[in-house]
Amino acid sequence: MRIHVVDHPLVAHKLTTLRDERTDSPTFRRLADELVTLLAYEATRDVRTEVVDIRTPVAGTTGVRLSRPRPMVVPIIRAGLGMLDGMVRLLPTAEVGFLGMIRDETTLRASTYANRLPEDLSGRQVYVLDPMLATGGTLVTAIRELMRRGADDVTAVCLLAAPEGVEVLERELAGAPVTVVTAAVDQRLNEHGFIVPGLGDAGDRMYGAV
Ligand SMILES: O=P(O)(O)OC[C@H]1O[C@H](OP(=O)(O)OP(=O)(O)O)[C@H](O)[C@@H]1O
Ligand SMILES: O=c1cc[nH]c(=O)[nH]1
Ligand SMILES: [Mg+2]
Repeated sequence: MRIHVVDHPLVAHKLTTLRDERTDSPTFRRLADELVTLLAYEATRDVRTEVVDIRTPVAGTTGVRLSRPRPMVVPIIRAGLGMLDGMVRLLPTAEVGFLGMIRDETTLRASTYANRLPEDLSGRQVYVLDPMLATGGTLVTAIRELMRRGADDVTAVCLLAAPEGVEVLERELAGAPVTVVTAAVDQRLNEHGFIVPGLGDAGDRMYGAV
């Protein structure tokens, strides 16, 4: 597994406001959207392309376009939904599949309550969207499911990661073609499995505590 921490002043600026407890939901959603577009730029660096011949009004030339099959984007509901628009802005032709997952607040174990993915993901590049990589349980489960269906290249785009979660992914997905792109790796997890300093509960901050 590879991890790429995006080091850019605009990313750091937006992340700081996102973390701030005074940031309200509409602003949080807007910033998450903007941040994802910046992360997506890095996350799609290895998106598969093919060479094409075209004509400009002046001359013939060669260029590139995204190759088939189209990339797949998979937001992890709820909080990952807040990253979807920002991602497909850069990849407008991507297909979108959905996974609904929730982490038990006591055991911190992740479970899946919704799954709307193509049965066959053979040969597909997949971009998983989940703002928080905390214990890593959610992403390990999600990525295993994508690979079980044949995905051969998975990039997880996360706003924040904890070192503990990165370690779990490295161990559980050792040798797998997986990349994590994130704005920061924070200090640690607290006793409730929250990232410190983090930004709190991403889903609650986007959509309210339900
Ligand atoms: O790395 P982990 O320890 O598995 O935790 C990360 C998960 O926790 C949060 O989801 P949550 O269960 O709060 O659901 P929500 O998005 O509906 O709020 C977050 O959005 C991630 O999906
Ligand atoms: O800090 C955390 C950890 C898991 N999920 C969140 O939304 N925030
Ligand atoms: Mg939540």
